[in-house]
Amino acid sequence: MMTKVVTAKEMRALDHHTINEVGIPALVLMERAALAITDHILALPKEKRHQVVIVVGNGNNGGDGLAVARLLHLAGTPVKLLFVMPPAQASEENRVQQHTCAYYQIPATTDLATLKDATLIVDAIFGIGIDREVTGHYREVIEAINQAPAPVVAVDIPSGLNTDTGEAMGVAVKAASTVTLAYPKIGLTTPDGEEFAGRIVIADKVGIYDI
Ligand SMILES: NC(=O)C1=CN([C@@H]2O[C@H](COP(=O)(O)OP(=O)(O)OC[C@H]3O[C@@H](n4cnc5c(N)ncnc54)[C@H](O)[C@@H]3O)[C@@H](O)[C@H]2O)[C@@H](O)CC1
Ligand SMILES: [K+]
Repeated sequence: MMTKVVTAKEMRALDHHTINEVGIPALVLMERAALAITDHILALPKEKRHQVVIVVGNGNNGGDGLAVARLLHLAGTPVKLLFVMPPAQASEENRVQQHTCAYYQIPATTDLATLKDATLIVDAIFGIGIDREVTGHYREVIEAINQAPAPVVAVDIPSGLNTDTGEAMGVAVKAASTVTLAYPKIGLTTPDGEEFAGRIVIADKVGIYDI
């Protein structure tokens, strides 16, 4: 059977339906996404998990990353948060996840130098919400991730990749693997997208999609 692939617009419509019509809260979907990403990371060789650095954006992709940080921390994995921007003006779900990370005193920084200490980097900057070229500090952060020696696990789609075309929007994260949520995004199936995404893992239990 061919796996269904979706555009950003289709994925947003599915999420909207699940949250608003079916009534499954966004935080439940986020937790299911985070559980799948955490399982993927915990199945990697132990030496990759000596120091996980999770790079966190201000939207729900960042919220997924923060939830993964909590789950890894509770599983005994050393984890640090690297906030791209000071963690203000974040989405509602992102703020909830920030609170739980603060409760567990998970170390956090905005200093890019922390990427050098990582044995694994989790890219949770942008997901399907990317809608313009990557510039300024975001660009610097993505370049620093790509220069760091550690392999990268991307959440949903490598940050900077256009969800629909698979082209870099100025710059994009080069991942070793990508855990894509619910359905593969169409951009991941293009030659450019495949190159940035690395191994694609489909987290197919994130939502209950009946349409
Ligand atoms: N909606 C849902 O139900 C679910 C969403 N999930 C996650 O949520 C993600 C989508 O979250 P969001 O819609 O919050 O968006 P993102 O987290 O992808 O993006 C964050 C924000 O970045 C801003 N942005 C876009 N392009 C930019 C650029 N070039 N430079 C600077 N800022 C830029 C946008 O304004 C956007 O609000 C998915 O990819 C997935 O990871 C998961 O939690 C599962 C459930
Ligand atoms: K990402």
